[in-house]
Amino acid sequence: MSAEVLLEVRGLRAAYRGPGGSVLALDGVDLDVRRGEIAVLLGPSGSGKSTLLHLLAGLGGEYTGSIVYRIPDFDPRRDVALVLQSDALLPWKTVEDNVALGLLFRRVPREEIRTRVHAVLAEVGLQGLGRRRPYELSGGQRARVALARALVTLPRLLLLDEPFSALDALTREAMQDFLLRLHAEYGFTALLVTHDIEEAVRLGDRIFLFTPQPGKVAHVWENPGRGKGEGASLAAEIRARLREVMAG
Ligand SMILES: Nc1ncnc2c1ncn2[C@@H]1O[C@H](COP(=O)(O)OP(=O)(O)OP(=O)(O)O)[C@@H](O)[C@H]1O
Repeated sequence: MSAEVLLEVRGLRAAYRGPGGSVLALDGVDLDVRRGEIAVLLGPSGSGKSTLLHLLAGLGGEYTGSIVYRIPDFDPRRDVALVLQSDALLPWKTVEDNVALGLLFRRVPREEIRTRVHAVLAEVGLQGLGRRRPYELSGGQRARVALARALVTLPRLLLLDEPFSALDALTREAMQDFLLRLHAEYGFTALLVTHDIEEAVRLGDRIFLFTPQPGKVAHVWENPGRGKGEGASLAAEIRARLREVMAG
């Protein structure tokens, strides 16, 4: 894998202002995401993981520090796709129309949209279900639609915010394997947020541990054994470090 840096984040600080005062969500985040890797952001609830992904996706929010995409011709509006925890499917639209959304925003011609949507639905094993509405699908199928909606735009960077957290354990494992297959096939770079240590070890080429609120990177692990069933000792090490971080 190339160690070329796709995304460089330096000294990122972000706060929310509300009637009760200001809440500091991120307190000086430094991290790099390398081209082609799956980077995992592991952190306790409220440590600012979602805030970071929203800023990286350019969805607004004030911050200081820097977010730099270091690849030539990289345009975050075109090249980044975000998959949310809640899957965020529009309930009144069919599966096909949900998957087509990103292409409509990018003003892709209708005939091309049809072709690409059908191809990606076949890719994620949902051929024949395109006319259904999201409420007519299982949790695992909905997660596949959410992935298809992101993949159909051929993102160079895929941001995943706890995409499988609503699934039962077996479906979740199947979706983790599925994501690894898609990653090998499409070659995108991914930054995945989770609070599940086993998921981090199973998916991450590198794992960034976040401190409790306000979030910053407390530790980084390389995970060369990813996908080879060698994650038990790394998971134990991460669990021990997480306990330390939680205890302050
Ligand atoms: N819109 C908002 N207004 C005010 N505070 C917010 C807002 N969104 C998040 N926060 C606060 O900012 C901090 C970081 O929240 P964020 O959702 O980014 O954390 P997270 O690590 O993704 O949490 P979780 O794992 O529970 O999803 C938390 O203390 C949260 O309460």
